[in-house]
Amino acid sequence: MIRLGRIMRNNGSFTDFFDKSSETLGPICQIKLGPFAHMVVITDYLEIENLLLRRHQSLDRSSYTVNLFKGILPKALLTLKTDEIWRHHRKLLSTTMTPKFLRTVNPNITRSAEELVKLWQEKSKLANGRSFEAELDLESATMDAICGIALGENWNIISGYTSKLSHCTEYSSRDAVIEDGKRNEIRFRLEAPELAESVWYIFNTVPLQNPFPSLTHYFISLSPTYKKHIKRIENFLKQKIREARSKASRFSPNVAEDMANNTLDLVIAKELGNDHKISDEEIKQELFQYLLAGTETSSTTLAWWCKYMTNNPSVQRKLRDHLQDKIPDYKEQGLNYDNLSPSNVPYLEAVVHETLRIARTAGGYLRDTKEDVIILGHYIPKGTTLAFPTSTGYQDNDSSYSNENQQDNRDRRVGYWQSGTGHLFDPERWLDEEGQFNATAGPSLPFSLGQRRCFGKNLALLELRVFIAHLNLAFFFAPIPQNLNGFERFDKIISHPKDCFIRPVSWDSEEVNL
Ligand code: HEM
Repeated sequence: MIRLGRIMRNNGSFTDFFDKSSETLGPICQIKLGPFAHMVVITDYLEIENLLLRRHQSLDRSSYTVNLFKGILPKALLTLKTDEIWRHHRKLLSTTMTPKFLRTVNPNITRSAEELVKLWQEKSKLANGRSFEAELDLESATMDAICGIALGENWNIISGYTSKLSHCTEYSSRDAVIEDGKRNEIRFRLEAPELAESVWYIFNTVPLQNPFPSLTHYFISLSPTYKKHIKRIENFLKQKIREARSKASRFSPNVAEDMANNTLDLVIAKELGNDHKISDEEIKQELFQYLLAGTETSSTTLAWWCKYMTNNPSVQRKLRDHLQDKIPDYKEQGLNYDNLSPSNVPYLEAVVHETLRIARTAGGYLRDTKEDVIILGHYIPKGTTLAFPTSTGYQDNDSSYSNENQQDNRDRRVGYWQSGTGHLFDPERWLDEEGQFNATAGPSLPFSLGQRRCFGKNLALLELRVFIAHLNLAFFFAPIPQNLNGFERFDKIISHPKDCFIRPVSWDSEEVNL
């Protein structure tokens, strides 16, 4: 309690607390969150794996997570307990994560990544060697991609920014969009379309670190501003669902399914041939969840990637050489689902997984115990909240490793990280002796495990591959001043870098070889 309070007061994050607890409090510890709330934190990798994969019947989605999000998502995967409705939603949506469907929707990601490259080329020109913030651009680019994937409609947020910048050649119009920041960085004043602003507004009303999230959200939802934004989103989603139903009704279920090139069309098509229906309200929530769960998670991971690239020039160079070597015709053929596969470009996959491992974008995940259980020899009563940090393997102390007294080491699914290296950014750790990507090289659980693991894992990995490959081939992330280069974090729904400044330059620049 004292430790958590102290870390939070010093502007630390929950993820910082998890790191500290795995380092100093051992594989299992209990923390008090307030006079009535406590939680049990488990940092032993093997025990987490065991609980999530083999003992999941004793656990369920935590009421804390449900209460946190149910104001904006009362009946979606994230907030449903593991019941028949959850199973039905998950089954209906599962086809959207298959390789076939991901190949179909991949052009949405490629297009957004290409637009982001154009925006950063424009910004770099205007910044004239100074740094600028990257996170909002990344959030906008992943929003463009996810809207295309989920709804078949791109809001063109990034191309809107670029077009505004490319028109500001006159000094007077430059002053309207460009200003000097307090730390000698360049700031751009750009506006996103109303719908995107509304989605971000609603996300920001999730009452984090609040002892009574449902009640707090209820009062927030009474404000006229909240009502204006939520109405705008609801009207838009209802209209899209009406259009999708009308389109699908003209075809047989099989034809509608074959034609579907976005999540909404696919869900409606699958439902046509299914006796168990899903209501418009439920579809609306699942789509909104795509915008919530699928954008900030990926964009924040990309923000951490930019920071790690800026500080690891040799990794940038190696990644670029690798991509050019393995996909020599990428300028003609483009980068796609197949040529960016882990077997074709293992070093890219290693960079993606190393970024996820060390970024710990989703700081942790929670479960409630459905019955009394024994964990690592401790009695845990029914109704206790368990917290599993994604930092497992980040702090490479004893508790991140197999503890032979606790678990039979022969069952171990993954390898070990070399002692003393867990906190280092080192993609090589994911490669085997032949240079192939090894997904089980060591402990890392950015998407969690088991039944309630991240639903969007395959899509998230694809997004990261496509964005990282495009950005790496287009830019060298040049060094930035030390006062902009901190690695402190803060938690919103997920764990963000406090600063994400970049200075992308072309690979022809003299700075590349300095
Ligand atoms: C880098 C990107 C991402 C990370 C690190 C991430 C991480 C996570 C984590 C840790 C969980 C909690 C799992 C648990 O409680 O065991 C989760 C749940 C979830 N994620 Fe992701 N996620 C990412 C991207 C996405 C994307 C692109 C989608 C797309 C739709 C998505 C949809 C979901 C959903 C629906 C759940 C709830 C699943 C359920 O309870 O059945 N996520 N994610």
